[in-house]
Amino acid sequence: MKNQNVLVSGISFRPTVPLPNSSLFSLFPSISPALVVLPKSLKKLEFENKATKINACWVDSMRASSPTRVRSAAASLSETDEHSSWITRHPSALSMFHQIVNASKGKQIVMFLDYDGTLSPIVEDPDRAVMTNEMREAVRDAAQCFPTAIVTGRCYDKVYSFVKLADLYYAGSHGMDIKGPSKNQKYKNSNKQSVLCQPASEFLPMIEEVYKTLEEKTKSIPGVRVENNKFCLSVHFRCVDEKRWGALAELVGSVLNEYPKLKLTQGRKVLEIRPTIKWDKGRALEFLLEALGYANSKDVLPVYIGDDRTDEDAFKVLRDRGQGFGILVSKIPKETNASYSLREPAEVEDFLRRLVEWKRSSHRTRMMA
Ligand SMILES: O=P(O)(O)OC[C@H]1O[C@H](O[C@H]2O[C@H](CO)[C@@H](O)[C@H](O)[C@H]2O)[C@H](O)[C@@H](O)[C@@H]1O
Repeated sequence: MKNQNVLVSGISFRPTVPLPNSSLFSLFPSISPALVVLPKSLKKLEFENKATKINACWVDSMRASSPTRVRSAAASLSETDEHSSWITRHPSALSMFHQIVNASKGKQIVMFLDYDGTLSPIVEDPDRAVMTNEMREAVRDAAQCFPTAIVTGRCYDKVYSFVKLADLYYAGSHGMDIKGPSKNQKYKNSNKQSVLCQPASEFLPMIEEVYKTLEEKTKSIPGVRVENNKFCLSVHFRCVDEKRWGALAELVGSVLNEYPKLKLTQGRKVLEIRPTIKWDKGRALEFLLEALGYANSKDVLPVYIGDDRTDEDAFKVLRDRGQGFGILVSKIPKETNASYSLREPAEVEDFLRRLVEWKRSSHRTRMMA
């Protein structure tokens, strides 16, 4: 691949590194190599090489909420005091709306939205976590005003089937499958978007193998659901009797012992199995900012809204860059790198609607001046 600029979804990229292997093209013969571009940050892509050890701590961690619930050191602090102290540190993004939009003056807002627990409420059956038409409308309107990306642990196909909006960017499989709007008229309004980055493509056969093994082995534990998210897997224990969580953690650990290139992380009542590459939602956010031309720009205000431990990687990137805001969706105090909070998806919808109204009215004011 030559080091020349290529145009993908209206964005100009300069490929900086050759692709790590050609398997991507054998797996996706329809993808032109010119459309698959790796970010500068991929040059540094490394393996963590961490063996997954399952022990009693995992079960404690499975009991904790995600991200971890804040427990006050001062035993005397009541839950109400604890909550108000947390809200002082992470105020509602709705009550701080004016401060947020003031901070965006002269800057391009870029929206990053997690899916489960952020755009759709948490439900027992992962296949039923649909989003309301009202939320879809709010996201569609936001995407008309600002570049908008969905960043999720779900696989691309699944999340697209829920969101159904072609003009967005999607970072599925915890950011390991990034796609953007297709320029090809034929594919407009379809899920045939352009592939922008797939840093874990070589893991596809391994993930498929582990999926089959886990499906078979977990049959003995009622309520377990193994979800294939293409570049990663989710082992759901929301419907498993708590007494069997230890056995499940052990079983998953024993399978993963055979795969040192995979690691285990945790979300909301779910064990997540992922390649050990240093890639997460934070790296996906950086990739998308770079792809949109804002890698070193001071004129951008990224806003990331998410509810889960895996979203913390993105909140931390924003905090470290000193740029933009993370907004945690949670009703209870949790340890977080986010600056602000929202209580539930309904508040996320309100926040998006207010942003759109503000953007449209400031546009009208400019036109009239
Ligand atoms: O990154 P996200 O968009 O938040 O996706 C994370 C995981 O979300 C889904 O699981 C969660 O939501 C389910 C439906 O509400 C719920 O049943 C489950 O307990 C939650 O963990 C999804 O099913 C997973 O694949 C994602 O990794």
